[in-house]
Amino acid sequence: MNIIQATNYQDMSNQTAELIIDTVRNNDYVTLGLATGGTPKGTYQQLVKDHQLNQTSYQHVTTFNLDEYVGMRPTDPNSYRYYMDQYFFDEVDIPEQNIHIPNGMAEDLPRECARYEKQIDDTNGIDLQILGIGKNGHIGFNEPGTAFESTTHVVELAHSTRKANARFFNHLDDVPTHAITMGIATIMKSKQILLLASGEDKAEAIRKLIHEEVDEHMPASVLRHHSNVTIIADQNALVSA
Ligand SMILES: N[C@@H]1[C@@H](O)[C@H](O)[C@@H](COP(=O)(O)O)O[C@@H]1O
Repeated sequence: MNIIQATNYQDMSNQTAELIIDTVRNNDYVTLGLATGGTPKGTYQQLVKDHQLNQTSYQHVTTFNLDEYVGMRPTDPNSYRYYMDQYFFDEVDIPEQNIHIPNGMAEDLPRECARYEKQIDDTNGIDLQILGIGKNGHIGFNEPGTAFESTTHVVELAHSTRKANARFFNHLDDVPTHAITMGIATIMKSKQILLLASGEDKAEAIRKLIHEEVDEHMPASVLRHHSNVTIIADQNALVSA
């Protein structure tokens, strides 16, 4: 695993955006795997800035998001689709038909999961996957204990994850209990992975990811079995590493 130490959140965001822009500019077709949450917001801001300043185009880019809440309409401000529109898709020239996010409103959820997984495979897989990390080591919404062989599936969110994400909602009770997420095996199929972490809150998860053994109780630890992973973390997230 490569580790890039950034000085702070802004530096982490700038360095991540530069790597994404390089990939987007230097390939005829690119499939990006995208993450939500607080961590990648600054990266999207940099991508948008670069699009406005340097006209980097996303016409040839296809995207697959990691996850979406179950039962949440895309127009709900707390949905991940809304987040992505707000921070990225509405601000660049990506064609609507190139955007993919699991449909949390699907009537048949297992079927939606299978459809999503197949769509990723049919697009020839993800070239560059962006990941955040939960305090408990979750990636996407793959909570501790998720099988490493898992593909896109429905998960029940850990109480700690709902609590952490409650900051985006009015009340903890409003945070959905379930989500659709790419599985660990789905994430591992990506050709390249960038995992971002900022702040002391993530330091323990980053320490375990780097130093402890690969174990399903620490979902992110699976990344040590991937041949092209870069951790881009700021100093605070690396204090224990
Ligand atoms: N499903 C998301 C993850 O994809 C994200 O990486 C994680 C960390 O979020 P944050 O970046 O806000 O700390 O939380 C959420 O649960």
